[in-house]
Amino acid sequence: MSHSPSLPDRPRLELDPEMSEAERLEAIRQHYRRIVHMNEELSDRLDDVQGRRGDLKSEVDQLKRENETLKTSSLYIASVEEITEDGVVIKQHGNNQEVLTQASTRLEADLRPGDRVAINDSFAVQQVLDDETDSRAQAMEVAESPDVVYDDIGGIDEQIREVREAVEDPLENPEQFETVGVEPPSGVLLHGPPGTGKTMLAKAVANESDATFIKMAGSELVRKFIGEGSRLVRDLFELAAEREPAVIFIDEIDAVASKRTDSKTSGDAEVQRTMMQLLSEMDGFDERGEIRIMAATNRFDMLDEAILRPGRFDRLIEVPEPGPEGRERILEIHTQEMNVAADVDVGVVARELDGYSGADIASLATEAGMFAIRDGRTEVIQSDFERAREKLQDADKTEDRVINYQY
Ligand SMILES: Nc1ncnc2c1ncn2[C@@H]1O[C@H](COP(=O)(O)OP(=O)(O)OP(=O)(O)O)[C@@H](O)[C@H]1O
Repeated sequence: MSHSPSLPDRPRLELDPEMSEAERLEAIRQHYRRIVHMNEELSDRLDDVQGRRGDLKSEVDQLKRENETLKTSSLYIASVEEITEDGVVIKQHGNNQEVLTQASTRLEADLRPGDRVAINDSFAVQQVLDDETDSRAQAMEVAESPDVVYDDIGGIDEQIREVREAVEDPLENPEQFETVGVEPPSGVLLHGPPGTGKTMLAKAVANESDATFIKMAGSELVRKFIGEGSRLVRDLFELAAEREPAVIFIDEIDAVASKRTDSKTSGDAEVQRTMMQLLSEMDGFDERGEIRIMAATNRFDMLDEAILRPGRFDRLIEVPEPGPEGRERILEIHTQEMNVAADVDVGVVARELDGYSGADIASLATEAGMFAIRDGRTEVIQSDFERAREKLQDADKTEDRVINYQY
């Protein structure tokens, strides 16, 4: 905000002892006139400022009201069809109803036909939204062939075997399932603490079965606007159908599939709708051909039973924190490309890493390398790992506790 211009200097009365009586009187008169003049000037300025204050206050009130409406009411999505002298013609998504409505003067100047907007119950335009394709592109990660292979994943061989059986085999040998007369599992749910390799597992299975990997984070499905979450779910399955064979991976599925809460807020209802859409997509899944669906959560206890029924996520695979051997293997994987001194014993390092996840071990290896670089060495030595461990322990102490507690 700009500051008001500085105040004029206060006039000074300068009386010289040499002055005659008449001269003094004249000086005082002049001084009086200057003060009166200044008083008028300041009072004009005060009026101005008060006027501006009034304007700003009504703008603040207006914004507060708009903010309130945005916060309290459900919003719907529509597209701007036309901007006419009588108002804005919009078409509501979902029912394709065309409505002539108004936008606040603040928004109207920015509106263009084709824009996506949020409207309230009475169709008034509340907000201009980002381009739809942008928001979809942001919500999904698509990889034709992700670069993870099973050998990159340590300590969870049994889980790899199960995932291959449930995802890779049905993609590669569908006939085998037909001949034997069994349905492959519909969806595979990986559950376990953060950073244990769940995403890697989904990427590796997509890679090894030459399938497109399509990832969506559950949190992305929890949108502010009615219908947006369900629409993203539809898009996700449509995209998979276009790109099949494909592996859909929904990370943090608990964001849309938590146990029903008692509260009846519109936000909860919207999350429920998104979940229903997901379930209905999964129920109509057989016709979809070569698409496998996987999901991951580290809040298994929170999940709604409905998503675990047969025909939905009916294969559960727990991905636990690695044990001592797993940790050693993971450390080997992450130090493979590093210039590690011949006398470093990875087993000894791994033994000290009780409670470390795969992701923690990956950071430990990087940190150890950083210590070598800081000391101007080209080889990573045993003590670098110890220093890295101390550093990570100090930094993560509180954070770790929170994460572990959640799971
Ligand atoms: N079992 C593992 N073997 C090798 N590296 C691992 C393993 N688990 C985790 N990592 C390392 O940690 C990173 C993160 O792992 P990933 O994203 O697969 O974990 P996640 O279980 O999906 O975690 P989150 O629940 O936080 O999404 C990987 O990129 C990898 O570097």
